[in-house]
Amino acid sequence: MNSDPCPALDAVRGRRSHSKVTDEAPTSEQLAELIAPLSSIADHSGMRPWRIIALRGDERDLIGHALAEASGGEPEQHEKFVKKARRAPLVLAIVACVQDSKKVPTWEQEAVASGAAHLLSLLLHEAGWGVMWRTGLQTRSEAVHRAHRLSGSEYLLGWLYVGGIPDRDRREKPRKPLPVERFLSEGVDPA
Ligand SMILES: Cc1cc2nc3c(=O)[nH]c(=O)nc-3n(C[C@H](O)[C@H](O)[C@H](O)COP(=O)(O)O)c2cc1C
Repeated sequence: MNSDPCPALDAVRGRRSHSKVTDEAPTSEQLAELIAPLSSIADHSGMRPWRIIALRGDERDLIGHALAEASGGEPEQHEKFVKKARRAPLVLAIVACVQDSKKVPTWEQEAVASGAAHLLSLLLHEAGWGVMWRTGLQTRSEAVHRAHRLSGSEYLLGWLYVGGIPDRDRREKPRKPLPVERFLSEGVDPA
């Protein structure tokens, strides 16, 4: 292992979610620039089993209405969920597009789609945007599925809420160190 500076390591160490963001958002061109390098993620058989739906402005309301419908459909629910879906100026729906394959089961394809979402949120953070991955119990409901016009073999992994980082949140937030021994073992424990 070389000891040169490692920008990827710094990026991962510095990543954090931002639950509150400003109204600024990456343009479609800026977003496309960050999505293009996702061609490098590990992907069994190169299936690219994912896609991203960018929702801005009033388009975000489809999320709120669908979540409200899935939760019972009371009128006040709609207002509450629409407000929640408007917490960021850009909302990226992450879709796993599962293809028929004898070699690559569904869980592997969802793992690839999840990798795309994690890497994209890291790249967005590195580009100076605030990101928060959100889901909810109704994420895979029929109403939410329909609202996003997903096919029968597509599944939502949630939404990346993206916007500007408020000045007060720009400071670094130190994390508790990871007790690596809990997450890494050399070999398997004897039975
Ligand atoms: C698949 C997935 C779904 C998530 N859903 C939610 C959510 O609905 N609400 C929430 O507060 N955090 C959710 N989180 C966690 C946040 O995105 C975030 O990771 C957490 O607040 C910790 O902040 P950090 O990323 O800076 O460590 C989710 C994370 C993942 C990976």
